[in-house]
Amino acid sequence: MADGDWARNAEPTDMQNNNLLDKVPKHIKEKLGHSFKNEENESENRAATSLINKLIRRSLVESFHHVEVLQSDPKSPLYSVKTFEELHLKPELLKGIYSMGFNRPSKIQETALPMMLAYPPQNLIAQSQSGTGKTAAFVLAMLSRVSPNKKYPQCICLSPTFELALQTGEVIEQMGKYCEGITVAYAVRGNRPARDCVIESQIIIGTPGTVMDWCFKRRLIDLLNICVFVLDEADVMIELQGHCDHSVRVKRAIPKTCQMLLFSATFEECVWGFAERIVPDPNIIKLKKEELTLANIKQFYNLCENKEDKYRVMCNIYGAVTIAQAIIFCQSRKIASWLYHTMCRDGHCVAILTGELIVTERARMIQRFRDGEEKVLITTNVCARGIDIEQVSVVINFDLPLNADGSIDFETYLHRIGRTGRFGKRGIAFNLVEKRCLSMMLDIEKHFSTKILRLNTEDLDELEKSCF
Ligand SMILES: Nc1ncnc2c1ncn2[C@@H]1O[C@H](COP(=O)(O)OP(=O)(O)OP(=O)(O)O)[C@@H](O)[C@H]1O
Repeated sequence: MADGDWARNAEPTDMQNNNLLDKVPKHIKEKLGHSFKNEENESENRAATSLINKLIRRSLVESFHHVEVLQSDPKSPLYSVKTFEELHLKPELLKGIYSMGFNRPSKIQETALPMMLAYPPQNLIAQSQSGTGKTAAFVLAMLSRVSPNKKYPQCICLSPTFELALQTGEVIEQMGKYCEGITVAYAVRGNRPARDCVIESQIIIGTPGTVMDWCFKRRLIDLLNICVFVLDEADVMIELQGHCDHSVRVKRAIPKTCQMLLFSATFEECVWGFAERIVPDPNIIKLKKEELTLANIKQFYNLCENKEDKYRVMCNIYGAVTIAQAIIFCQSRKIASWLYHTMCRDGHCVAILTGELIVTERARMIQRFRDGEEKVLITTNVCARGIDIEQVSVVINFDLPLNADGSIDFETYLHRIGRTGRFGKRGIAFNLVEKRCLSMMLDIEKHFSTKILRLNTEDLDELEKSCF
């Protein structure tokens, strides 16, 4: 099936649906619990909810047989001609990859890995769409480069947030579980090794401030033998003053010969310039502008009067949204907190994750959501990037992401909606838009040359026609 056709095709019959359901892995079905039963919806706005319900159920079901199709479509970012074996990875890494259920590399993995593993080591600045396996690519590079017998830091990977650093660390541990002797140290807030300790782990993953602290203030890390330096979500690391200063300071203290790897789904032109200045002689993998949109995510918007009206619309679609798992993005901690308390007051079971929580709470919240304990997570841009939770099939922008000057933040929009539709799965994004912000929706459509359908609850027949 060609990209974009999925939502227009006829609704599968019950029998087809049941056959497709067989393909949904058991662990996902368990996490989603009741959601696959064909229940009548109890919500007030039954017609709208039932349509959204259909859409979400369909996207969930189709997700699990779509990846194979995409991996053989040359136009897809998941396409590859090579196998993992042909990428000359160590046998213990191949074992790790296959144990994670990967069959074939994605385009970014197939292209970037030979560059990253070449001798002499080459620098790389790489861009690829959200959820296409960039993390796995640079994790494989780090695991391939370290010497397990040498008990000192050899790779540093910087992430913009606490949650992302933990997640990347887990990927390193999972992928490297057959590589004996390799360990990971987490340089994140709340983790305080003893004062006289010297880090022996070969791979350090952390946020820029804490890594800097460990290197220069607490002198826990010897930077002399660092041979790979990764900046994940590199554009935001460069753009955010604090992150940039800390990252550059660490980078200056590591050997000049160290391999530098910069990854992100988005790089604004001004960021490319800076990236190329700090990374000597890099290989570059860059997306064309038209490749930036996420074809597997169906986008909608709903016009609302104000915050209260947005809340009403949200409650209307809530029943459908909790078929799977959903992330709701708010522009500020204040709105996130208001939404959380209002939803709890009205009896909804939701989680909240914002930067003001203490780190143990943040770690607990994201884990609970990952485990499916809560189906809905209310958050801010702190979870906009990198967070990878397979069963998230809906993203709701309670507020559109804005820059400090009030203009639309296109990059964050793309990262936020990219929390769904991971690795070729289907996803749905809803934007709740105040009338005065309608022009921003049109700006997004134009910027990404994409179509965002109005979820007009007054004319559902029309909407249904355009969706299926
Ligand atoms: N070759 C592969 N085969 C199957 N699944 C894969 C493969 N590579 C990665 N994945 C899975 O795809 C999902 C997305 O991968 P990953 O998080 O690396 O994407 P990303 O490009 O870093 O995304 P983002 O831009 O959001 O940070 C993960 O769940 C990962 O386990």
